[in-house]
Amino acid sequence: MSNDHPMNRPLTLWWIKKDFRLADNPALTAALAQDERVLAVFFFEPDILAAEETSAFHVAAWCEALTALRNRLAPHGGEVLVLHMGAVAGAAYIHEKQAIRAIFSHEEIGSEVTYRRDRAFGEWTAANGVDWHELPQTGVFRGTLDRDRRAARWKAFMRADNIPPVPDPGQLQKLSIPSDHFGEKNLPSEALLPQNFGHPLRPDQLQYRQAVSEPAAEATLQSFLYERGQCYSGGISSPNLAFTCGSRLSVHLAWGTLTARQVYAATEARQAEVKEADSEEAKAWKNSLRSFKSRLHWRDHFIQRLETESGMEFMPLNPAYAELPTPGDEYLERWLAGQTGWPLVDACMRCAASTGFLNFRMRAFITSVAVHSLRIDWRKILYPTARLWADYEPGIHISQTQMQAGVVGINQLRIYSPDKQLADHDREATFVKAWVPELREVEPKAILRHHLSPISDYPTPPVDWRENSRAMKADYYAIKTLPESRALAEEVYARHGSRKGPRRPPRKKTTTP
Ligand SMILES: Cc1cc2nc3c(=O)[nH]c(=O)nc-3n(C[C@H](O)[C@H](O)[C@H](O)COP(=O)(O)OP(=O)(O)OC[C@H]3O[C@@H](n4cnc5c(N)ncnc54)[C@H](O)[C@@H]3O)c2cc1C
Repeated sequence: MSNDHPMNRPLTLWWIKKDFRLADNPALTAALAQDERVLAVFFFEPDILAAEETSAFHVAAWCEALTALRNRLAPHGGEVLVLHMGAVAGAAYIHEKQAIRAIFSHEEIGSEVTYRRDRAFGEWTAANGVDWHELPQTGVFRGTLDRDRRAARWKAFMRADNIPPVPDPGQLQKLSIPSDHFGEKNLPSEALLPQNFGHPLRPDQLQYRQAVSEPAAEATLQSFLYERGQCYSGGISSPNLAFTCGSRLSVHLAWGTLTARQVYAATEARQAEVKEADSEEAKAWKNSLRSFKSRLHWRDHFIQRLETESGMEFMPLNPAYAELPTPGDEYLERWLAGQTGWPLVDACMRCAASTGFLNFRMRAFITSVAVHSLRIDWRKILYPTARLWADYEPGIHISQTQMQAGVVGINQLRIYSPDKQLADHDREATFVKAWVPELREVEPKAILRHHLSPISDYPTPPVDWRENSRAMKADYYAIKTLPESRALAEEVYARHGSRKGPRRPPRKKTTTP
C-alpha cells in the first residue's frame, strides 16, 4: 500500500461523548471541515460504566442514541466505530493501527470521573503529538470568567445564527471506518444493549423510560412547543402534570441528542408566532414560553458552577456547612426504597426508580426530606439520586443537591413538609396511588391523615418531622450566623450568585413551607 493510500493517512477523529446528534454539532462540523475522512468513535468506558453515578438509564440512553445515530448515517454511507474500552486505551489502540492526527470532541463539563479521564486523555494526546480540539456545545465558559459579563456572552453564544447547519450527505459520507483495522473490535448495533455493559434495565424501567435519540428529541421539542407547552406555567409544579406539561427535554439535553441552543432558537421562533395574538390561549402560551426560556438560562448557570468549582462534588460550596451534623445516615436505604411512611415521598422515590424522572419541585422536596428531616448527609444521596435521573447532568444535579440541602449558604433554607406537599400537590392522592400500590384501596382523606391516624400495613415515618427539622434548623443557623460562615457566603455569592436576584446573600430566617 502506498503511503498516501487512505488506509495509511493520519486520521481525524470525531470523539462522540454526550453529543449523539448531527444537528448543531460544532465538533462534528469542525472535524468534517478538517479532513477528507473522519473516524467517528464512541467508547463504552469501563471506569465510567463502573462509576457510582452511572445507572442503567444512562447506559440505555447511550446505546439507543448511538444506534439511532448509526441509523441516520447509514443511508449516506456514514458509520460509527464503537469500542468497549477506556478513551485513552481506545485512542492508543486506534493510533497504533493508524496514526491519529487530530481529535474533535465537545467540551464536557462532567463529574470527577470524566474530568479525570479528560486530563489523562489530554496527557496522552500531548505525549503523542495529537491535536485535541474541544468545542463548547452549551453556554458554559472555560477559563477565567467575568461573572458580570456572563449573561452577555451567553446570549451571544445562544444566537440562532451560530448554529452550524446539519452536514450534507456528501459530508456525512466522510464518516467511514477503515474496517480492515477495526472490524473485529467494532461492536455491532445488536450488541448495544445496557445488559451487555452490566446495567440491565428492569421491566418497569423498560416500560417507563423516555426514548433517547435525535429523532425522539426533535419530536419532543415539536410536541412541547406546539401541543403540550401551553400548561407549562403552573403545570410543572405538579408531580402529575409535569410529565406532559414539562418540556421533557432534559434527557435530550443531558445526552446531547439536542442542544439548549436549538431549543432556545425554536422557542424564540414560537414566541414570535404567538406574539401578536391576544386570546386566553395565546396568553397562556406566552407565559409558558417565557418561563420555559428562563429554565434554559438556569441550566447553564448551574453547569457553570461545576465548571468553575470541580471540587463541589465532594465539598459544600460554602465549606462551613461541612460541619453540619448528619445523624440520620441509617435512613438512606429506607428513603431510597420509598419506604419512609410519608406517602408522597414514597411515591416520588418509586416513580423516579421506574421512570428516571421527577419534576423539579419533587426533586427539591425529596432532597429536603432526606437532608433536613431524616438528616442524611447530602453527599450520601448524591450518587444514588444521580443514578435515578435518566437526565443526569452533573452540573445541575450537584449544584441543585447542594442548593436544596442548603449548603451553598446564599439562598434561603427551604424545608418542605411531607404532609403539606401532599395536601398541596396531590390532594386526591392520584400520584401516590399510581406509585404506592399498597395505598390504592385507601381513601385519599385517610392518606392525607396518615400522620395523624396511621393506616394499617403501611409504615409510619421513622422520625418526627417537626422535631427533626427543628433540630436541623438549629444546627444550621448555629453555623450560618458565625462570622466566618458569613464571610464565606459573601465569597460564594461573588463567585456564583445569580446576577438577577437580590444583590446580597439573604440574612432572613427561614419560613417553613
Ligand atoms: C436535586 C435536584 C437534582 C436535579 N438533577 C437534574 C439533573 O441531573 N439533570 C437535569 O437536567 N435537571 C436536574 N434537575 C433540574 C430539574 O428538576 C429538571 O431539569 C427538570 O425536572 C427536567 O424536566 P423538563 O425537561 O421537563 O424541564 P423543563 O422545566 O421543561 O426545563 C427545560 C430544561 O431546563 C433545564 N432546567 C429546568 N429546571 C432547571 C433547574 N432548576 N436548574 C437547572 N436547569 C434546569 C433542564 O435542562 C430542563 O430540561 C434537578 C433538580 C433538583 C432539585
